[in-house]
Amino acid sequence: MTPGARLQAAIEVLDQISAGTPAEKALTGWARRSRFAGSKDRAAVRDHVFDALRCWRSHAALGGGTSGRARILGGLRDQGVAPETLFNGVGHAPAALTEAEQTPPQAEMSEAERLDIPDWLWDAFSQSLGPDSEAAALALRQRAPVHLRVNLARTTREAAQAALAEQGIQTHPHPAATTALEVTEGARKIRNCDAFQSGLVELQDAASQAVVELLPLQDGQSVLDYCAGGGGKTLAMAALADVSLVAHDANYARMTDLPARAERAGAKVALSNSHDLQQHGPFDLVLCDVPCSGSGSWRRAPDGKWSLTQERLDSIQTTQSRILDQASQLVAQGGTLAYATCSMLEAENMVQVNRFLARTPGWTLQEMKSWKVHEGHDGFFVAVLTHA
Ligand SMILES: C[S@@+](CC[C@H](N)C(=O)[O-])C[C@H]1O[C@@H](n2cnc3c(N)ncnc32)[C@H](O)[C@@H]1O
Repeated sequence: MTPGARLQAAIEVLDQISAGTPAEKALTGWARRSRFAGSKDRAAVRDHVFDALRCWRSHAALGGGTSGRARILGGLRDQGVAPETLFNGVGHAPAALTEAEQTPPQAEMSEAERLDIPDWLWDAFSQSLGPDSEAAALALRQRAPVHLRVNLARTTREAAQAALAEQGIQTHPHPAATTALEVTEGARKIRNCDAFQSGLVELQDAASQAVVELLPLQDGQSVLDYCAGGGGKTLAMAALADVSLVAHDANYARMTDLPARAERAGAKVALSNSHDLQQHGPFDLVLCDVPCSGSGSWRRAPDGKWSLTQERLDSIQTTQSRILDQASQLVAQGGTLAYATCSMLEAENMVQVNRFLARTPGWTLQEMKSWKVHEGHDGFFVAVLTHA
């Protein structure tokens, strides 16, 4: 496909997304209908679509409308690319610019529009991030870097780098965590490379790894990953200490791939449903990587930025409090409760922790840390609490 034809495909996918089709479904549907498209074409169309989703408001404003065509036009203007070089109607490229489209809109954007944050959220976002608001919002408009976690139970960071380089994947150490590598070349080869297939490395954001590194893990502990999901943090914990690990998720099906991933990584993890959880405990350490707005990882899942509503955020916060209350009861006397989110909103972070401390006697905050999305990884928060 020509560069113009890829843009036209992205325009069509964006129109479906605007009409209510989820982004992944719209992309898969396009790929099925477009057998002529090779893997590079599919990757390029996906990149265009996700770039537009990250910058949904500002690109619409720059393109003078809310159609897929206007958003792609706005995106080219944002990148400083002359739109008429690609909107030329040649082959399958978008039709040439109309007279109206040739003049960029003159209206000034509001701050939230320019920074691609929903209006209703702007106050909470800027109050949570203070002087970092603009940098964080701008980072959310960019593509996320690709990070790997080196499985230290199997190899060293240097040896993993060498194994990856042999297969054309270049990396450098990421400062956020001793296990983290940033991929600088060859990211699309990762899932098929030997180092990944044999469990030497896993795909995981550096801040996610840093959260696990901050936990007071020690050999011999019993550990519960209360919101394990696919098990990213479960496996990161298994690699750092010789612990007895139980993974739980309210949606048991989310852990479907965990046994295979654990086997690849050489880790032992028992899965538990909510009903049987009590009999595995109490635990020396319980990690609650709770469901959240995802605001720290919106550049990976940008549709989440636009589908979040105040009602949804309120409901997420209720779930977070309930998880803290339930999970804290599974911690052994003298044990540790860790509360983590991939959010940068105070309402989901310190506010939740302070409310838990106020309503639950016996707990003390030992440590808390946040990672900001403009520091080269996802935005994350963790609070480590101990029980007297
Ligand atoms: C942020 S994700 C976990 C990601 C995972 N820890 C990782 O590192 O890959 C949050 C998970 O919490 C689960 N969840 C939602 N409500 C829950 C609840 N009340 N109790 C336990 N898990 C819950 C969701 O199904 C989801 O898989």
